[in-house]
Amino acid sequence: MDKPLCINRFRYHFSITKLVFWTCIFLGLILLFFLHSPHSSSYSSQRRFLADPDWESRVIKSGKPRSRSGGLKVLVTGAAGFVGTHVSAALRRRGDGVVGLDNFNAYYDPSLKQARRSVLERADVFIVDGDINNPTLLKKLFDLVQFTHVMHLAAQAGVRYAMKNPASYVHSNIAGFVSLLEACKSANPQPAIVWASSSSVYGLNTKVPFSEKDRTDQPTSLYAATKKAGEEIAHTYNHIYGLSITGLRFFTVYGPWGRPDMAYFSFTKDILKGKPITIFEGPNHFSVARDFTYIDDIVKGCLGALDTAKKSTGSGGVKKGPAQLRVFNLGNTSPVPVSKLVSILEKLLKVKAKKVVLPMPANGDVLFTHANISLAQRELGYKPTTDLQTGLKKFVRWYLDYYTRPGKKSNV
Ligand SMILES: O=C(O)[C@H]1O[C@H](OP(=O)(O)OP(=O)(O)OC[C@H]2O[C@@H](n3ccc(=O)[nH]c3=O)[C@H](O)[C@@H]2O)[C@H](O)[C@@H](O)[C@@H]1O
Repeated sequence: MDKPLCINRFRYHFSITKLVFWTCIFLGLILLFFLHSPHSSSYSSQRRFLADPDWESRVIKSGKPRSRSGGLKVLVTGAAGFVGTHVSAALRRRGDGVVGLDNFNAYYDPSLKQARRSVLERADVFIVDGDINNPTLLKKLFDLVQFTHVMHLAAQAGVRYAMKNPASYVHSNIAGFVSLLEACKSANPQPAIVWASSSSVYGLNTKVPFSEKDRTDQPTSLYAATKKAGEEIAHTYNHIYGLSITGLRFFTVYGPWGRPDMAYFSFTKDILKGKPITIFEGPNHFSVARDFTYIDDIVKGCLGALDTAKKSTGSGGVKKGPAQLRVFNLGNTSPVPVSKLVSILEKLLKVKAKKVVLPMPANGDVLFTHANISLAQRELGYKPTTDLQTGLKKFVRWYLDYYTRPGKKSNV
């Protein structure tokens, strides 16, 4: 009788130990997930910054224009992003006050974002580590600096990734945009807003070149749908609260400090590694083409939009009169087939690409983009001057320097 009881006790203790063990593992995993989730890390960094007495003075200093009279005071969201870094640096160079805001999420290599942050720190631009979805943080920033303008570039980018992580597009491009507009509408004075829409809103439109008057009600990706929703949301906040809002439809922007998820960047990386690259083609071997636009041209367009933006008309959240509402194409007016992009890269890198040509899957891509820029030319003085060959040469020079610099983790 003794023996089975002993065995039963042993089994009982063993299963309790097992239960405790697996509960600990489970709780540990939940804790790890929480600590590493982008929201919690940006939340804790926001708390850290808010508790830091230097934080406020750094924001105030960064937001101050160099000259006492004139000069914009701009909040740049997505400042550690590709376009955000270039626009922030250009504004600071000409003497405007610039405060950056970025959540440093891990959509692509965050170390590239940190490197861009270092570039901006050297240019005297402070980037706040925080999320546009945090109303307390936004209010604090508007209390510290009376921003005249907001350059809103924070977004979940990428056309094809929307199939993998749809929620991130809704979170950043819709909820985040509304959160930012709420802060702008309540600010006193209300800033004028310039924000990044996308050429992808043209979707299945076949009328070329794409003009702002063409239809944009047939998006082919969730990404495009969220940008189109942003344009409608902009209309609402302009209509109800008198916010001055300008949307810029960027056409496949490329250049130094670019985004690793984009084709020109990932092709460069894979060609140098000797890895195959996939080139999508349309039905009947249709060559997929993009109106690739060089970053310096886009920056000029952004500055033109900020400089021509009229003031918002509301105050204390109440509209006082009609306000400006605009949308512009910022493209290059010169579409180039993706196969040509690859052959330019091959020449610049002096390496033959291992090309795999595949029919374009149903991934949200459109077959071609082509901007009509006459409206931006007329209203913003926008005039792109960089062709793809010249722009890619500058990109490749940056890429080789950045990824082979001593002390830099190699990407090549
Ligand atoms: O202009 C825009 O509105 C959009 O431009 C780019 O989107 P996309 O034009 O798709 O740029 P890439 O991802 O660099 O793709 C460029 C071209 O290369 C093609 N591609 C891409 C990847 C690949 O492996 N193979 C390939 O052939 C795509 O089909 C596309 O035609 C950006 O990623 C979007 O965030 C932006 O809003």
